[in-house]
Amino acid sequence: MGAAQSTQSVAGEQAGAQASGQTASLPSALVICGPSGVGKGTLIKRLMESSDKFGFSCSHTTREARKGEEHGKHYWFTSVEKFEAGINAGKFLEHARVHHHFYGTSVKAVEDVAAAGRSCILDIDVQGARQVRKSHLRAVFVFIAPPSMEELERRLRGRNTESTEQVEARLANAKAEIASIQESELYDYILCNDNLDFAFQQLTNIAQRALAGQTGNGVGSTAVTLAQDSATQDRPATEEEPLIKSDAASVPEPSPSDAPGQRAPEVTAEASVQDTQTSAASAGEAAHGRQHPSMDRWRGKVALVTGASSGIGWAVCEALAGAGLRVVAVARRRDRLEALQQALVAQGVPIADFLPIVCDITKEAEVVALPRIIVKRWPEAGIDVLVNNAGLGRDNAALCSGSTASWVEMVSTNVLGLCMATREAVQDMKRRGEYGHIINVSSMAGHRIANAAQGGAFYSATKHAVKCLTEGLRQEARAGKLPLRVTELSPGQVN
Ligand SMILES: Nc1nc2c(ncn2[C@@H]2O[C@H](COP(=O)(O)OP(=O)(O)O)[C@@H](O)[C@H]2O)c(=O)[nH]1
Ligand SMILES: Nc1ncnc2c1ncn2[C@@H]1O[C@H](COP(=O)(O)OP(=O)(O)O)[C@@H](O)[C@H]1O
Repeated sequence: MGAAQSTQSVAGEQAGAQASGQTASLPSALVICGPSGVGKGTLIKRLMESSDKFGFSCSHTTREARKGEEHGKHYWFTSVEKFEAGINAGKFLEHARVHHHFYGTSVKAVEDVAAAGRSCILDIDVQGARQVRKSHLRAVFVFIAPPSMEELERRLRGRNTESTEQVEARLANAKAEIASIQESELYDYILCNDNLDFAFQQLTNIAQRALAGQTGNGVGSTAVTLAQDSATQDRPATEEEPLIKSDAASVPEPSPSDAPGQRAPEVTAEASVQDTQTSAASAGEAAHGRQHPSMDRWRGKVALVTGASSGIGWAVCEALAGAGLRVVAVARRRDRLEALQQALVAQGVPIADFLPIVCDITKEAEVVALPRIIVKRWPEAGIDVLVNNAGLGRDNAALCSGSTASWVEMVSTNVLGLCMATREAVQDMKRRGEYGHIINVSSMAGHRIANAAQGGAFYSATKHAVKCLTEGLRQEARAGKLPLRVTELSPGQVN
């Protein structure tokens, strides 16, 4: 097995080199992955029918042909012995055992498509995708995700091509396959095949990009889950740790409730919402299982939430995802984002509708990268809703004796981070010609000076700034005739 595997990887490299030698001047190949029954074949068929620029890489398999499948068109059906001989002869670019059978892409299959001047489409499993990623074949990798496991099962059973045991095996494998979207740098895009027409439109756009020679939307390979752009990848590992000082280490992600010494009984009933409408309030209701009908028009829209790893930010993510929005959760701590993802999936949120991004909103390059990462996941989309929630309070901030570092940290996060995120979101909306909603999470401390005697004035000042910035944004938008909705939320203390 070990020998076979090393042969396989060497063969893969060689095959990739050969293939890339021939395809160097050709558009990128398109690698389509996803669990059995998700609709890969259906989407690929439509893509091939819509354009003659693609050619299907006909794989070898040791499984039985299904009714209607043609040898040499859908698969090269072969025996285990012949397949193993092919592996040993280095004939495969990649191969894997899937659902108890061998599947593999031969070098020749890829060469044949290239020789016809076409861009190659590979319908392969996750193991194969990993191998191709390591090969020299230039490719765009797309994972097709199901809207839910229930729907996947419905499609698999509805297709009526497998026995009950085969369906069970495919469903069991599906979980691990879906988990592979966590792998950094494996996929360039994740599509949710919920509505077939919409998924096809998205795939077509991606395919056009691939034909134009772009991989991964032109920004290189990034992880799709816990995505990072090059700017964040360059950051030293230590900076991925929370910047919260040890005195606040038990406090999770910065949030409005982090205000120093803010122990006054500011209950949420005190919270004020300054807005012409109450979308965010409705979202809050959804978090408690009461989905408000007025949220329907936001379904499918993209909401970016900063400070998403705890408290209000976490709850807002749950609420918005529960209401059918696609949620981009931004925070510094990877483990908390992973926990949020798990919580959302457990609540039935399609994994493809959630994009966690490790990002420090005080770092301009990371904030500027956010729209690029989002469009990579959802090519048609952009930021429709921005919830500027990240904010922190620091002890040691008294005006007579406090530390400059505390003040800088508060201004950087509560004010500058909010401004940079707002600017990038508005520019992204402008680019698409579609304006949405900016929601700034301020605090009751933005309406009065909270706990000044305990050094709370500076924090209050930053929240007063948020109030001022919210109104300023509203006036700027009105002057520029931008149909942008601007909201300020002022929660009291939350736990
Ligand atoms: N690694 C690899 N996987 C393949 C290849 N051809 C097909 N597969 C994958 O094998 C799995 C089973 O394919 P198939 O038997 O056609 O069943 P279906 O996906 O349920 O229609 C799917 O995940 C395919 O993407 C190949 O050449 N290499
Ligand atoms: N968006 C969709 N909504 C409903 N059914 C779908 C959708 N996409 C595909 N299907 C159906 O699901 C079944 C599985 O699709 P198929 O293309 O065979 O999946 P795969 O190639 O990924 O195994 C087929 O019966 C197909 O018609």
